[in-house]
Amino acid sequence: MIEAHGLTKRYGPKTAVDDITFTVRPGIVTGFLGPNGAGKSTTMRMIMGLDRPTAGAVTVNGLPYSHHRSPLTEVGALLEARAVHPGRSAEQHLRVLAATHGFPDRRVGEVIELTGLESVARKRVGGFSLGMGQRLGIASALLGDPSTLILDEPVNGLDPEGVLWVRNLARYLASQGRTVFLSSHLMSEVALTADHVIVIGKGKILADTSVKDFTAGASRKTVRVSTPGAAALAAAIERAGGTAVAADGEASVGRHAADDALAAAPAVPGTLEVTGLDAPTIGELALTAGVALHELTPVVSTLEQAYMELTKDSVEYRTEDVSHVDAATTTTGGQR
Ligand SMILES: Nc1ncnc2c1ncn2[C@@H]1O[C@H](COP(=O)(O)OP(=O)(O)OP(=O)(O)O)[C@@H](O)[C@H]1O
Repeated sequence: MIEAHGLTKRYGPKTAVDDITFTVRPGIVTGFLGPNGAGKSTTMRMIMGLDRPTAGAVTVNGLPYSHHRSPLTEVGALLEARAVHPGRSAEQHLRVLAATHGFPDRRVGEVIELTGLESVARKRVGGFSLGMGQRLGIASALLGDPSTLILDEPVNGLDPEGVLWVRNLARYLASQGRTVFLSSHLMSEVALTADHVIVIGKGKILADTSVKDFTAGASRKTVRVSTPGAAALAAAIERAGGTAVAADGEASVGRHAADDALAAAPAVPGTLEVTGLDAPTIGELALTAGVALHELTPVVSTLEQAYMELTKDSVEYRTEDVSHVDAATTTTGGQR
């Protein structure tokens, strides 16, 4: 169990983590999600006692990390690539770690088996692929048989097989009753691995919810409607309790705009994004209003789009990639 209360970290004028309070429970996988620079690594470092909070506190199994007499039996972490002597074999590396911390030697064999490192355990770590290095990092984290695991971007750079392996291992460890807290910047990955998700942006918590609820909220449906009588249809939609917004995102065709436009030009052509009404209802409204329909398409926004929408104001460095910017600024233009 990880409990943070009012956790804050400032680096000079920069507030990396801004007064966050959350609980990471045992027996489930909790995803920690946020764009680059959101504060995930800083939070994880504070949990591990590697960074001192400017304010607030965080405990693991009831105590700050540094107050545990044997912290590695409480919490194991995979943070950024750790220093491993490249000339040592994986097995030697784990043996040294085990000896340093007083863990039984047999645990080395157990974690090698658990992380699928048997075939390379005697090879020099210096020649390891990223995936093997990641497995070794996880083996090291598991050495103390900790009840809490913190994995910072564990699937970064892994091939599909490695990603699947991390996913299954995280779920297996949680099924044993452990607390598993893993960070990612990919909502789709977290949705497949985690039961619960905490979303952070610019150091603040934006969502703390079950993946199931996040997914249900994400599949908010809109209907795309193209019509030569956009203003008239928008007015009818608003009267029926729906919301119509111009699909180009430039002009809102809300109630008043629609009424004004309707008075001025009842046959304004355009495309609307409609929420709150389903496609058949919109079709019937169009019929009653005497407006032709050129397109009537139900649109479901993806999980990734819902996440982008949630974090769009928290993205620290925007890329020039136009498709990325589009995706980050529109939710209603979902996939068909
Ligand atoms: N030692 C430091 N000194 C100054 N600023 C820092 C330091 N560490 C982190 N920051 C800043 O704090 C903010 C949060 O950084 P952090 O690394 O925790 O984010 P993150 O969510 O882990 O992002 P990423 O996915 O890019 O690692 C960023 O703006 C970062 O530049």
